[in-house]
Amino acid sequence: MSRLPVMSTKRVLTSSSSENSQDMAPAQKKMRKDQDPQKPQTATTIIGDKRPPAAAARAPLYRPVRGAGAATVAVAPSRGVPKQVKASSAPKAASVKQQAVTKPAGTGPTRRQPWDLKGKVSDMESKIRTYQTKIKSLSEDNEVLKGSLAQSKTKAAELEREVERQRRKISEFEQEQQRLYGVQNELEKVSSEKNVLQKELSNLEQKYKVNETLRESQEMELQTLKMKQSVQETTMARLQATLKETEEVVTSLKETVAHQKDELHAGEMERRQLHNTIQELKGNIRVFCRVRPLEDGGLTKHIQLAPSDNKSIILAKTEESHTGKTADTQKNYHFSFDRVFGPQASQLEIFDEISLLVQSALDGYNVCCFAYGQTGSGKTYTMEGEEVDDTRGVIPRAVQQIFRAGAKLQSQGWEFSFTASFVEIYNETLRDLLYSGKASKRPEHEIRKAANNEVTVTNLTYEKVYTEDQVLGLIALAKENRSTAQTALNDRSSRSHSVFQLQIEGVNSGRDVKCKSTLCLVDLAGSERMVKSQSQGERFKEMTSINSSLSNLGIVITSLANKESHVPYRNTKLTYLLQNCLGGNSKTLMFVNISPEPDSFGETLNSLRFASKVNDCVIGTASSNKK
Ligand SMILES: Nc1ncnc2c1ncn2[C@@H]1O[C@H](COP(=O)(O)OP(=O)(O)OP(=O)(O)O)[C@@H](O)[C@H]1O
Repeated sequence: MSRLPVMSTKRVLTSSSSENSQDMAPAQKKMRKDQDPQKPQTATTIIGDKRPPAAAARAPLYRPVRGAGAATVAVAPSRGVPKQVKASSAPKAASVKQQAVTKPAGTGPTRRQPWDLKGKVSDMESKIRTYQTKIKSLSEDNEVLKGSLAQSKTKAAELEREVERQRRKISEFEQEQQRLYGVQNELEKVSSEKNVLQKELSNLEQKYKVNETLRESQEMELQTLKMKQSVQETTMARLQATLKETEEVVTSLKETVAHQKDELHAGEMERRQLHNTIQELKGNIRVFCRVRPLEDGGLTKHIQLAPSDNKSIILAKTEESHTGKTADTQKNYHFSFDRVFGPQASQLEIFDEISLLVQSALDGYNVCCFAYGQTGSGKTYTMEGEEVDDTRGVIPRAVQQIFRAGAKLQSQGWEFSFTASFVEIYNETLRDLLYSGKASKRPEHEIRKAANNEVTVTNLTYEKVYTEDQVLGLIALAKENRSTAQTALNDRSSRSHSVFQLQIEGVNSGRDVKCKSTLCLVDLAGSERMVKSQSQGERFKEMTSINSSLSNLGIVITSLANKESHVPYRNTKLTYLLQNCLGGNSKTLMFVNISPEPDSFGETLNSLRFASKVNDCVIGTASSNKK
């Protein structure tokens, strides 16, 4: 028996080590069983990490990872080695096992006696050996762990590369995903566009259907139109043939028209000649007698008109027997004129007779028409008439005829221009009846005769007129001017002559023909003779003037009729003014107006005698003022 005491404490230590070793062994085993030491849990954790790649990327690469049931493994180099040694449980377990084998089972730690130095040394040596074994075992473990660490590092590097690769892949996937998002958006857009297009397509299809229907109907229409066109082409061909024929006809008609125009012109000239011949045959001075009706429209016994003829008038006067023993004697004065108009004759009938002379004026002959007779015998009524259509007198009717005939002759190439003047002669003084200025500035007038024998009046209004209405306006103005003077001097119009003149100029430029003439329409002053003893002052002067001009008118007409070398035109203003209208180159018509009242018998007789004298005159052949 050894005196060396057995140290119980060692046993405890060993036992605890053994226990630890025993405790550790199943854990170690479990770890080996559960875990492949070649595949550290960290790699699995990283690969299997469900965190998003970005979070995983942010995690520290060398973070300590706790394996299932294993000791903590620190891969950080600064803290690694001592902890690894402590953590490595496998070699430690092995050495504890060995120790347990060297000691008898069921024996506790032996305590050495203080004197048992040998035993203590032996224990110490045993301890040293145990430690050496432990160190060796730990070194081996360390080596294993180093290898494992190197493997782990390699694995970690691989894993990092893998992670990097996976990240790149993820980034690529993300890019792809983004691209796919874009594609998806694009797809959605395309899809909505597709919907729109589909709707449009559907609309277009409907439209197409409608158009198709329309096209079909139009095709039918086209067919109809083609048929019509064909018919029309046939008609056209026919019409063209007709047109050609018509053109030929038109050409020949144009020639005919030109020929007929020539003939028409020749006819017009011939008509003028014949017309003039008729007028000459009727006499270049003609006298018409017009009897004014009584107020009741009838006629007195002393004026007798032959019912069968309209050219003679008998003025009958019953003379009482001076002795009373014999029966009363009736003295008849017979007069005959170119026409005698009774009291019932209308203004139209009167004008019909002188319209031929008015036509002569348009043909280029000077025409003078004047009314002679005592005051109140109807001179103004005959020349001017009243404003109602039926009662219009010679002047407005002549103006109307001139303008209408002038317009008609335009078709034969004639262009006419007209100039109007209206003058009053009172007491041998001329007064412009178309004057419209201030009365105080009324100019004086003189009659002038130009080298070409044209008679003009100085300062007189010569108004260019273009329409009938314009002339009627001037006549109205003249009437107004006369009535103003009338108010100033009672009954003045009866004691003045009024002369309306219309100068006519015609040009047929195509045929180089011109004509110029004057139409004079004169309302003479009252022809009644006054008893000399009753005439005094102004009235006497007036009477003398009137008598002078009227008797001079007779003298001029007689001189012309007798073809005297000297015709005393200049004796009075009236004859001087009417010179060209009375001369050889003119046609003259005198109305002798008579009053039917018995007390006008004397004046009527005088008027008829004067007119009869004029009627006996034959003024030389008139020639048209052609150029
Ligand atoms: N043929 C006729 N038919 C109806 N009435 C007429 C006719 N002639 C004249 N008279 C009327 O007789 C009156 C006098 O006529 P008018 O004034 O024309 O005479 P006159 O000769 O011109 O007179 P004066 O010399 O004073 O101007 C007027 O009222 C007019 O209307």
